[in-house]
Amino acid sequence: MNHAHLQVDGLTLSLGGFCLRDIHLLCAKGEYHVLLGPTGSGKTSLMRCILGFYRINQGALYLNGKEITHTLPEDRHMGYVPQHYSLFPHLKVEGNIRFGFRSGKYPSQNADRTVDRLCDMLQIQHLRKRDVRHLSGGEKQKVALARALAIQPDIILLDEPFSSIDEGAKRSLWINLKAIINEISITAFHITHNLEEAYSMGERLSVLLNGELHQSGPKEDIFERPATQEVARYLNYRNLFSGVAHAHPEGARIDTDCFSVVLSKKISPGTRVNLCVRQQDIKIVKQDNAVKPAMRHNILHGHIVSLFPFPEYCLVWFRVEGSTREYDLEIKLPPYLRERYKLFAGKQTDVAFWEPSIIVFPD
Ligand SMILES: Nc1ncnc2c1ncn2[C@@H]1O[C@H](COP(=O)(O)OP(=O)(O)OP(=O)(O)O)[C@@H](O)[C@H]1O
Repeated sequence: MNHAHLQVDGLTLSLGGFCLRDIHLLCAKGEYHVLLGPTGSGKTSLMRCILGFYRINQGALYLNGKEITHTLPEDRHMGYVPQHYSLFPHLKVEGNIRFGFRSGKYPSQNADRTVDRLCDMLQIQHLRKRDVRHLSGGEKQKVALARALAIQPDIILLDEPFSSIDEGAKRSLWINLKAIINEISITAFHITHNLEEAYSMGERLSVLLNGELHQSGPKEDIFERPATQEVARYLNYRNLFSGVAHAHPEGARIDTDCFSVVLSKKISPGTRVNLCVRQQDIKIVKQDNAVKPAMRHNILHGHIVSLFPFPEYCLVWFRVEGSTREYDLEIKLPPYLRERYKLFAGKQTDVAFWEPSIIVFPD
């Protein structure tokens, strides 16, 4: 048996014209897992399958090693915070939090103590008698969280929990929610389309694009080594190219339509290759400075087309010599380098990158 708390095994679901295809996903006990994907990629549909609201066409679901594919939603013992919270307007805050005990399916002998503890932890004691319709977005989120946690679920599922919160207030609420979930030591499965939110909150991430799960793993791996071109594009990677491999004594040379790069790994000549060069890893070569040996094969001549100085970084558009495009590479530099290297639009310069900054995708 594996150590997954939640396991999605080959899940397929057809919904009219949309389909979730052969989804495999593991979520370990106590882990904060974020499912990331753009609008319409199928995140809510997948969550609804896990909750048991949709009957899946193929595959299986396991919780704690026990199959739950055909278990009724109310018997899955999952806490759920829906998008926009769906609080019951006819009930006060207290009634909302206690709602789960009404079914009689969950032990209510300790209900008072549990509700009290959650209200303390979430700092909502003062709201208990309030009308839910008059709460702020952050307060509603806490009440929805208390309602989901009151039944002491095995896992909590959060559907875009910050979609109703002002942009400015989100960051501190990310920290608060993460701290609460950590304190309770519960497994969390959270869906969002917000990259910063995913990176701040998730320990492991899964990326869902157009009904297919492209990558699952520690968040650093996802953001630093996207597994597919589609994931790279979704994570706002630039400098994506396709090319053809050729024989090279060090490994392989890839010719794209505007430059060549050398990789140390062997790739059969003639293979089509998609690659990406990370923006922040492209170095401007300072005149008269020697290029590090690790970069000697990947030096490009050209000129700076435009510079965009932002507070945190300076963005450079670079055109490779002989290219007819507006620009070929987008480069992110620390802002101080603009002055130090005397960079300006039109300046002729070389750029260089070392191999680890080149990501090669399977075709
Ligand atoms: N019950 C349904 N019947 C038919 N199509 C559906 C149904 N539910 C969702 N869809 C379609 O499935 C696709 C995925 O929807 P879903 O809500 O799962 O995406 P999402 O990634 O959660 O998007 P968002 O971030 O906008 O909430 C959409 O094209 C949607 O219109």
